[in-house]
Amino acid sequence: MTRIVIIGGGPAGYEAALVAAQLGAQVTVIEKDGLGGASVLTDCVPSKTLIAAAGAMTAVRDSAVLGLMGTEPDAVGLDLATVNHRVKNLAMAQSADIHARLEAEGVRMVKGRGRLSDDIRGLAAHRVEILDDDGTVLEELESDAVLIATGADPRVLPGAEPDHERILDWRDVYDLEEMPEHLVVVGSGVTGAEFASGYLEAGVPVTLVSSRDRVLPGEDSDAAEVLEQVFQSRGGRLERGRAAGATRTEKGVAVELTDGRTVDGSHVLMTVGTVPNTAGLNLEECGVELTASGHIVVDRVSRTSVPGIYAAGDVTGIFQLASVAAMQGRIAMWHVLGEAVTPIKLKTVAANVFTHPEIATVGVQEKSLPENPDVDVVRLPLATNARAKMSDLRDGFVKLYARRSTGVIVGGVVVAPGASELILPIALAVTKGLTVADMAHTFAIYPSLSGSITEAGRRLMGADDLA
Ligand SMILES: Cc1cc2nc3c(=O)[nH]c(=O)nc-3n(C[C@H](O)[C@H](O)[C@H](O)COP(=O)(O)OP(=O)(O)OC[C@H]3O[C@@H](n4cnc5c(N)ncnc54)[C@H](O)[C@@H]3O)c2cc1C
Ligand SMILES: NC(=O)c1ccc[n+]([C@@H]2O[C@H](COP(=O)([O-])OP(=O)(O)OC[C@H]3O[C@@H](n4cnc5c(N)ncnc54)[C@H](O)[C@@H]3O)[C@@H](O)[C@H]2O)c1
Repeated sequence: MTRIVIIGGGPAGYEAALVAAQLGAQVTVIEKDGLGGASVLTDCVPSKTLIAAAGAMTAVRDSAVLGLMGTEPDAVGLDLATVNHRVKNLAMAQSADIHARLEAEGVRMVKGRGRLSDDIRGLAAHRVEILDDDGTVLEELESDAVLIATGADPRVLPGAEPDHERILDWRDVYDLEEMPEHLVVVGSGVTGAEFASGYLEAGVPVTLVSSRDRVLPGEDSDAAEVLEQVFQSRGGRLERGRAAGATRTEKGVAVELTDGRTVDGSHVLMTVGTVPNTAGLNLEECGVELTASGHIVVDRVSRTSVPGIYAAGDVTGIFQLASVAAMQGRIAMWHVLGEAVTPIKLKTVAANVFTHPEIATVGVQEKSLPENPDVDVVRLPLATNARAKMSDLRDGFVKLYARRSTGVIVGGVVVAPGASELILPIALAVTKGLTVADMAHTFAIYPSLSGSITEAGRRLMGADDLA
């Protein structure tokens, strides 16, 4: 029986464990905090639960135009204690579900910190130690393959170290007893944009400190522009600048910018990126190659530079998404256990920014257009969609990219409430190589927001050289 040891029980680790157990391997998962990992306990699941509550509040407040009464700002509010209680309960329940599922599949789960302990390089089997919180070695395991799935932690900006009361990272916010009077969010990547949008929707005055020309530098520029407009029209403040530090003041916090200005608030939320959890794993001693940023180098089937040692998820720095982490973990196990395996295909990964409105993307995007001169694009504003008009949705659009020569759909962007659900037909088209004609001939419900996606297909049919 093949022995597999997995270090880290997040999506990369637990999804890998499920595959390995189903294929008959003897599987041990070592996890120091809780099954589900940071994804379930502190990052993805809690933030989306908070955002769901804040979004519900906005939906009510925005409904006066539809004829709803009782939508005045003073009449609608969020009870933070209830929200935080719900967030934590939901995370714990999901972690317990994952634990039960792994147990049912016969996976051994051990609480502790794992680290490689090979004393000789190049052997077929590997050794892994399990340590308790004090660093005492509890057990040593021998394994035919090891998966490193230890994730990433918030990056700390020197001079703005979290005190976890007023200077916060995103894992602290669920312990707040009162809504911040004025939240300063530093960093306008996906995490910063989501929290800035979420707290603003929850009724908190928010200033977003963005060191880039626009928020969400990695995303479609039209989408980022819509987001900035909506954020500012709802009273959010954008401050262009780079934070140099954050200090406690009598009234709250002061964020110092590198140009000498300061931004005051009651709390500051630092969202300046992540660092991979590679320290203390003995990776370099065992010959596992790391990138300059400290991520583990892997190929498309999750192999590291050492045979028998695999890595998956945020620790590899490849598309830091729960869905990608899980797929990298599964692929590693299929590879180890001799199943037919398709290397990960990043071109087909769909991603979503859970702001208001949401921004969902897949495949070719505007930044890769210079390398794709054969690609046509169409952009349909949501404001022209009948269903959007009925719900008074004005902000957002659907964008579709297709090859001019073949009509094959290669990418898309949806900016809309619920974009995370609407992107699926485009993701399916990109994955399966469907054409604009396939999209155009598909019946969409009338009236529906997805009608804009089939309409975009029809618009691009005219641009198709083969039409
Ligand atoms: C605020 C926020 C919101 C996000 N929202 C989304 C989203 O909506 N959708 C999405 O797809 N992605 C989202 N992400 C990204 C997603 O959370 C990560 O991509 C995902 O968690 C990666 O999974 P992982 O298994 O690699 O790592 P993790 O989920 O971080 O799990 C790693 C686990 O390893 C454990 N560990 C670390 N070192 C050791 C050790 N030595 N021994 C034992 N255990 C160890 C840790 O305790 C942790 O439990 C979000 C990220 C953030 C920060
Ligand atoms: N919905 C989702 O799927 C989701 C949600 C959150 C995070 N994530 C993923 O997690 C990963 C981490 O995201 P993130 O947003 O935490 O990190 P990030 O690295 O993507 O963004 C951090 C931002 O902070 C800025 N920054 C750095 N130092 C600064 C300073 N001193 N002052 C002001 N700004 C500064 C950077 O320019 C950057 O734009 C990403 O890969 C992201 O895709 C995904």
